[in-house]
Amino acid sequence: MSSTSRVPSPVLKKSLTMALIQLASGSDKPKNLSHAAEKVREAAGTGAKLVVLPECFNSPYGTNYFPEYAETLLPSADGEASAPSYDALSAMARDNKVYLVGGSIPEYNPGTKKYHNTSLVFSPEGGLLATHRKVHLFDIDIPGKITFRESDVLTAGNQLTLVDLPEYGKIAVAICYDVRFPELATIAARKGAFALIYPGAFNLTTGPLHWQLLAQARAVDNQIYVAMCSPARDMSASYHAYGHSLVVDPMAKVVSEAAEGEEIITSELSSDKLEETRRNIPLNTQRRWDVYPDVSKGKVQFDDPDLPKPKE
Ligand SMILES: NC(=O)CC(=O)C(=O)O
Repeated sequence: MSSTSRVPSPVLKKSLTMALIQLASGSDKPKNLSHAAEKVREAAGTGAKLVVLPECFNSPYGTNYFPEYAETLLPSADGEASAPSYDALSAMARDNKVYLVGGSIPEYNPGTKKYHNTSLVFSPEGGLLATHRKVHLFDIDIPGKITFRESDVLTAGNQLTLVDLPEYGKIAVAICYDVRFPELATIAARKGAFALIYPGAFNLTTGPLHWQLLAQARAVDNQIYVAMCSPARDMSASYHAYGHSLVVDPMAKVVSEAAEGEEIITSELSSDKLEETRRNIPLNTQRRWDVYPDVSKGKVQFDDPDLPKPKE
């Protein structure tokens, strides 16, 4: 028996070239920012209109680094916000006339005295379109392999993030470990997102097993594009990022993939592929809401009032 209620299809109004920058970053923040600016210019030069940077692109990745590199996106009670990465990302978007998913940066909120792992999304005019704080913190313990506890320092965000790119449609932005939670992806897809964008930094234990698998799983379940953008691997750093930034299409085919080093990969996202996938495998008219509930119909938070807003 088919359900009669249809889930809206994701809308991609016209083809979109997306570039993922698998950036090599180090411990020098100003250098990381100017290097990112160079690479965004290079990515825009390929014709990309949506450019993505990796998780923690302006700092090394590790709980000990978050406080040292954190920026205040919200002004403190007695003064201004100090956010060189916000200003640099805004300029990269504006100077190159691209939508920019600015990877993520460690954020300090002076009001709550809490740290977050935060992604900022900018318009081609350089305006802030959205802020996503990592909702699921990376706390794992695989004995003898990797122990990581973001929650020792960070506080999780409280909202799902959909961003409207007016000429193209909606994307969802989340960060790394968020990809392991299918509900977030499914809700975003059912709210009309045509792509899920995850700045991320898997490692050499979980990366080979799960990175591509999770991207393909989120794509095949939701019949939308999935992009995962990693830092380049640096074996002299304390955290060894997996690399292999990739884009998966709505049929779950890997359409573009980086190796381990610094690299820019580009992909063409097409509405034809979205429509063809949904026509050929019509999951959206076959769901059984009489047997199980629609996760997107419960209470979903999209508007955490505590999030940084665009600077005046
Ligand atoms: N770094 C992360 O947030 C996630 C990760 O490495 C994993 O899930 O594995």
